[in-house]
Amino acid sequence: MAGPELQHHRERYLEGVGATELHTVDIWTYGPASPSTDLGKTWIIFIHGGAWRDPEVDSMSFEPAVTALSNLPIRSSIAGFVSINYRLSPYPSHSKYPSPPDDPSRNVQHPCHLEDVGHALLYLDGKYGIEDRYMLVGHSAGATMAFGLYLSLLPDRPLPRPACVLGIAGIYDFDAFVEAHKSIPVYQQFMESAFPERSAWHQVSPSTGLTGYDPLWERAKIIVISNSDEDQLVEKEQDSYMLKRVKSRLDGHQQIHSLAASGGHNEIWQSGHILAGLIVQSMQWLQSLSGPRS
Ligand SMILES: N[C@@H](CC(=O)c1ccccc1NC=O)C(=O)O
Repeated sequence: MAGPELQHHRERYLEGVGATELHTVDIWTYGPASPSTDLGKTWIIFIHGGAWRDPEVDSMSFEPAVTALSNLPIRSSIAGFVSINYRLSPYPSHSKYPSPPDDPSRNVQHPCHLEDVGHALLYLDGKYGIEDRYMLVGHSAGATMAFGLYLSLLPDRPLPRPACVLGIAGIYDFDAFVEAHKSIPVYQQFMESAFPERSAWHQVSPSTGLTGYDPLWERAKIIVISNSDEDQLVEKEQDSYMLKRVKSRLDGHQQIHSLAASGGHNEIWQSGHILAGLIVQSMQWLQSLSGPRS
């Protein structure tokens, strides 16, 4: 595909006391980006998975999809790509990189992951003006976060509203998730590592909780919930829970889509083209809503 080369760099979205090496965003653009040069284009913003704790799944898990998208015609509608790092929960049993107890970037619990993503969105809005023109994409635990963010999460100012939210292989009902996999203790372990207060699971699960909040997805014009029949790690019932919730809250200005993905749980992002395909389809829904530009 002809056109300017994609450029990649990393920025810190938090500085000073409390900032860690995981308070970063990876950004891919075609030349310098600014709110004035990319008007009318959409930012694609990715939240990675990894069960809130896996050090080997990070912002760069979006790179294969970014490469795939940059070779497709849709690239002319995209302002840039962002992938957000956030602090992780403890993982002392990891075979290669166990979390040291004194590492501030690997010893947090809910709501720190979500707050980090919120800070990243505020930072990006301040620098690039993403409000109402970004697609928030999350995979697995990242999809949980995409559907768990709400406008007043941070005291600073409201989080920017997305144009579209795309959740892939998300965990939306924590109790049902752990129950469905109760023969595999690791599910309970990683859920409790990130959300130690089990009595609060109902309240913090995106499909059952957050009542009285103003979730970001309720402000999106297009809401897409996606899973793959070949996913061996997250059961597809999770999608039905979230779909049911979304349908119960829709107003006339929103569209909800259930989108089939292919491939295994991690193959979706590892392959690049599967995740890219889901983003292209979601972009098409978004574009058909706004109609042809004059
Ligand atoms: N690689 C992760 C596991 C993981 O990511 C995962 C496992 C089962 C169901 C969902 C998962 N990830 C969701 O973000 C770990 O080692 O804990």
